[in-house]
Amino acid sequence: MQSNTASSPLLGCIADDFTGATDLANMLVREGMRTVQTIGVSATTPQDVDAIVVALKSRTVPAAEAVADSLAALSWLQQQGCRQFFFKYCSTFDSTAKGNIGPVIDALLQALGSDFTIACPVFPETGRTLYRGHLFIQDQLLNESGMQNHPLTPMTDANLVRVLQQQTPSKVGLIAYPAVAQGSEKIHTEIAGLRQQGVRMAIVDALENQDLYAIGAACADLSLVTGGSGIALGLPANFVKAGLLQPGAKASALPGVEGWSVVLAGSASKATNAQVAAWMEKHPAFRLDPLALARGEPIVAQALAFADKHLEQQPLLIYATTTPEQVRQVQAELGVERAGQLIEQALADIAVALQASGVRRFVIAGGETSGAVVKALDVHALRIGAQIDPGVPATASIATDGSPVLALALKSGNFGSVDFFEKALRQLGETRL
Ligand SMILES: Nc1ncnc2c1ncn2[C@@H]1O[C@H](COP(=O)(O)OP(=O)(O)O)[C@@H](O)[C@H]1O
Ligand SMILES: O=C(O)[C@@H](O)C(=O)COP(=O)(O)O
Repeated sequence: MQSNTASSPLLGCIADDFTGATDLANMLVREGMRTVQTIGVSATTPQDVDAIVVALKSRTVPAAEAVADSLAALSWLQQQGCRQFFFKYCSTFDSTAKGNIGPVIDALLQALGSDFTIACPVFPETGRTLYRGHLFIQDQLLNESGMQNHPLTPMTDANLVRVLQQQTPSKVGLIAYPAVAQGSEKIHTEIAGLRQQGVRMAIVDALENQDLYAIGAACADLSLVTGGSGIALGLPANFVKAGLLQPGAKASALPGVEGWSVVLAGSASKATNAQVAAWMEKHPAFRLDPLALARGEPIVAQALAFADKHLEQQPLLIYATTTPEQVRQVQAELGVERAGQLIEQALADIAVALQASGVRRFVIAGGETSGAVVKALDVHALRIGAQIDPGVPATASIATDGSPVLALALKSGNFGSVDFFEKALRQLGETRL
């Protein structure tokens, strides 16, 4: 196994949701950094790692809470000896009206005594590109991509300079594509210029992975880098160049698990809707009705009875996924927060009961959903394995106090091919598909 030449981890990362954290960890593993993801700040010190990703559930909480959680994570990562820090948010820049991207960046900069960072959500492999400050999802502007209908963080403006500026009193700038295309030296010069103008955070355009490598190289001396997972591609090379990391490592192998398999879907994204539909053509599935949950009907018990009937024969899906129109109807009746929480809690309760029944492979769709389920399963840390689809690696829980190892795939709502659920279960070791 490859090792870094420093005795402590090099890169300390804070991710604002759980699937985002595994997405970032996937990139770091691909670029040769042994990576462990902890669920919140860990009580134990991860061993044999080059990068640590602390997964928070801070994307949609009140801004003050997101700031406090992020600062606690930073302080713990500093104690672990990390030398550079990374704040990971969504490649679709998911935020609420009050943040939390701007307030968290401000707080991290202040805690690190730093005056500048970049903000770059670009992830070309999943179609997220940024031009003149405008975020595109494939061929569409962010606000026409379906993200305007997100249940918790509707994104109605594709101009990220404007979106970020609304979240912070700090001056927001832009490093536009013509400069980025000239490579890392030019980007470095732009950063110096913006710093002189008092800009504290700059949105950075990028269209391809090679732009991300150039931006990464230009950020070698920043204490804090922020963005989607794509921008992390360029950071490991800086440690190699500094003689702190040996190049050419392979993703670590994950332990095998024995047990049943389920898919839990709490995302209402376009991609998850298509994946749920594809799964239902061939395999059993149980739909959670949020209104019935709200009426106090025994939906969780019904889902478990359904699971009980199928688990021994084949994997099954339990889902709340539905169309934007139906999500809006449910939210109008229950309120956005209550609807989300009811479903997240139901899926978390179901996961705990299924684990007790012998389920060891979980594919979970949705960032908030993954956060709720993984916390309920009492998973504290994940070792990151090979990529299943862009943005989603296979992972295995790092077992403490004799608890069983779980094989997990935490899928961002937007990610994955149409047959992702089957593909992920196979990669986690399920042979009955
Ligand atoms: N049918 C539904 N009605 C209302 N809210 C829903 C429904 N299905 C899912 N949700 C909620 O929508 C949110 C989706 O967020 P998340 O899990 O992060 O998915 P994504 O990764 O697509 O953003 C969750 O809080 C979930 O509980
Ligand atoms: O950067 C991304 O797109 C993902 O890693 C991510 O954070 C997605 O969030 P969810 O769609 O809420 O899972």
